[in-house]
Amino acid sequence: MKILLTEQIRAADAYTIAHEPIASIDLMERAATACVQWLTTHFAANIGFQIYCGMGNNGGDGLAIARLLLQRGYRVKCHLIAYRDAFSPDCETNFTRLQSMGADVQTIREPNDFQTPSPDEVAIDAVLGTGTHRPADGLVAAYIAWINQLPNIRIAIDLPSGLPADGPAAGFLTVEAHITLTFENYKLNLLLPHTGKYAGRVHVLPIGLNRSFWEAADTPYHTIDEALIQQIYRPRQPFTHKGSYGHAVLICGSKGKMGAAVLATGACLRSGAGLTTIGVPPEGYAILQTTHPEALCTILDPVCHLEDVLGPASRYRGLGIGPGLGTSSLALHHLHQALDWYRNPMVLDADALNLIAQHPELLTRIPPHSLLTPHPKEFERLFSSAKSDDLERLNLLRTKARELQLILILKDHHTCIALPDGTCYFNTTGNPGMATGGSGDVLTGLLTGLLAQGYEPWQAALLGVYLHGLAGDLAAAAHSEEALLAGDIITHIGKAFQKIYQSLPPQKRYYL
Ligand SMILES: NC(=O)C1=CN([C@@H]2O[C@H](COP(=O)(O)OP(=O)(O)OC[C@H]3O[C@@H](n4cnc5c(N)ncnc54)[C@H](OP(=O)(O)O)[C@@H]3O)[C@@H](O)[C@H]2O)[C@@H](O)CC1
Ligand SMILES: Nc1ncnc2c1ncn2[C@@H]1O[C@H](COP(=O)(O)OP(=O)(O)O)[C@@H](O)[C@H]1O
Ligand SMILES: [K+]
Repeated sequence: MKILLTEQIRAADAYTIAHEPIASIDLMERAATACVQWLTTHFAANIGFQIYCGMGNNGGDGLAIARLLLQRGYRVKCHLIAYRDAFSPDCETNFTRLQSMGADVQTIREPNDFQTPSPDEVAIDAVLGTGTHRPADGLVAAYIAWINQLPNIRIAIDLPSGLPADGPAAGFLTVEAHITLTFENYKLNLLLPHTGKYAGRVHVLPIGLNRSFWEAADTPYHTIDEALIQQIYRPRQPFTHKGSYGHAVLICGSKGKMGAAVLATGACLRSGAGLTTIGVPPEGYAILQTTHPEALCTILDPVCHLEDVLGPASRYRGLGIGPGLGTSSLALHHLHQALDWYRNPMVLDADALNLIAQHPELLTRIPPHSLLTPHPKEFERLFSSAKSDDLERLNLLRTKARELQLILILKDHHTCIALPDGTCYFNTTGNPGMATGGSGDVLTGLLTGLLAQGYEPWQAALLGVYLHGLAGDLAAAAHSEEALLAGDIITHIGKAFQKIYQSLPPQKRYYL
C-alpha cells in the first residue's frame, strides 16, 4: 500500500470529500469511530480516559472520540489545549457537539492549568497530527513535556503530537506514545527508527479514503500489505515434484559459527525449496548432516572449486552466502568463487557483506538484482558514507539500489527493501522478540529458498521479509517476545504460510 506524504494525505482527504461524496466532518466522524472501536475493544468499560485536544482537525478527532466514548458509557474528561485563538471548522463543530451533550471541557491556556490525572486513566493525545510542520513551542511544548512525565498509558491519535508525518524531525519535541492509532496507512516517520520510536506500537485504522486517488498517487514509498503478498504468493500445484521447486545452495558457517548455517538451512528447507545443498567447512559436516538430514551437505575445503564440488551452477536456482562464514582468507576465497561460478541473482548476508565492505571492488561483481540483507551497522560498513540520519540513509539506500541494480534489504523494526527502480517497501510484520541472534540467518535461508522456487528476486524479497516477520509474530504469540529464539521463527514458517494461504480469495485456494 502506498505511503502518502503530508500534502498527498491532505489531497486524498479533499478528493474523498469531493468524490464519495462525504462531508469532511463525516470523514472525521469515521476516523473517530474507528478509534473508539479500537479503544472499546481493548479497554474495559470501567477505564477512564483523559483526552487532550488541539484546535485543528487532530483536536477535532479527539473531541469526537470523547463524545463517542461518553455515549458508550465510559468516564471521559476532555481538555482543550488552547495554543491558538481559532478552531478549524470541523474541530469547532465537534467542540459544540460535545458541549451540547453537557460534557465538561477544560480549557488549558497556560502550563499551570494542567491537572494530574489518576495514573490508571488512559491519556489520549489528539493535539497535533499531520498538520505539524515546525517544532512545538509555547503551550504545545509545555503540554508535550508535561504528558511525557506522566505514568499513564499514552495513546496518540494519527501521530504523536509534535512529530511531523514526514520530513526532518531532529530537535522536534514529541509525545512519547505507547500506542499510536494512525489513519489509513503508516506515515513515513512512523516507519523510520529515530522518529518511529515515539509512536510505540502502531495500529493502522482504515477510514475508507478514496482508493482511486490513493492508487494514482505518485510515491516511491510503500508498505508490504496482505493484498500485495496475495499477488506474489503461489500455492503448490498437484502434478509437481522436487525438481519443480528448485535447488538452493547455501555457503555458510565456520568453526564456532555453525549455528548460523544450521538456522539458514532450516529456514531454506521450510521455505518450500525442492532441494537444499549446504556447503560447509570440514568441521561443519557432521553438524549439518545430523541437524538437517533433509539437506545435502558438501565440504568446502581451502583448495576446492565450487564447480568441482557442486557441479554446474545451472543446476541451482538460488544461492545464499554469508551467515557464519567469517571473514578469513578462506571465506574470501569462497566469496570470490561464488561470484565467479554463480552468475544469477543471489542472497548476500552477514560476513559476505563484511567481506565486500573490506573489498569494495567486489560490489560491481555482484549479479544484478541480487539481494543484500545488511542490518544498519553492516549497511554503514558497506557504504561508509551512510549517515545516522534516517532520511539521508533512506536516500542513500535508494540511490545505491538504483546505481548498483541491486535489491537492498535494510533490516530493522520496519525492514526497508529498496528495488533497482527506486521504489521502497517497508515491512510491517515482525516484532522486537526477533532482536535475538540468528534471526537474520533465518531470513537468508528463506530468501534463498524462495529464489530457488522461481520467485523473481523482488518477489522473493517482499514475500521473504513479510513471511519472516509473520513467522516471528506467530512465534512471539506462542512463546512471548522475550523467550523467542531464532529457531522458533523457523518452526512457525509453516503457520505463516498457512495464514497467507487462508487470506487468499476463494478462487485462489486450491486445497483446503
Ligand atoms: N486526511 C485524513 O486522513 C484525515 C485527517 N483527520 C485528522 O486531521 C489531522 C490533520 O489536521 P490539521 O491539518 O488541521 O492539522 P493538525 O495536526 O490538527 O494541526 C493543526 C494546526 O497546528 C498548527 N501547527 C503545526 N505545527 C505546530 C506546532 N509545532 N505547534 C503548534 N501548532 C502547530 C498548524 O497551523 P499553522 O501553524 O500552520 O497555522 C496546523 O494546521 C490528521 O492528523 C487527523 O488527525 C481526520 O479527522 C479525518 C481524516
Ligand atoms: N525490533 C524488531 N522488530 C522487528 N524485527 C526485528 C527487530 N529486531 C530485529 N528484527 C529482525 O530480525 C532480523 C535480525 O537480523 P540480524 O541483525 O542480521 O541478526 P543475526 O545476525 O543475529 O542473524 C532482521 O530480519 C530484523 O528485521
Ligand atoms: K496526536
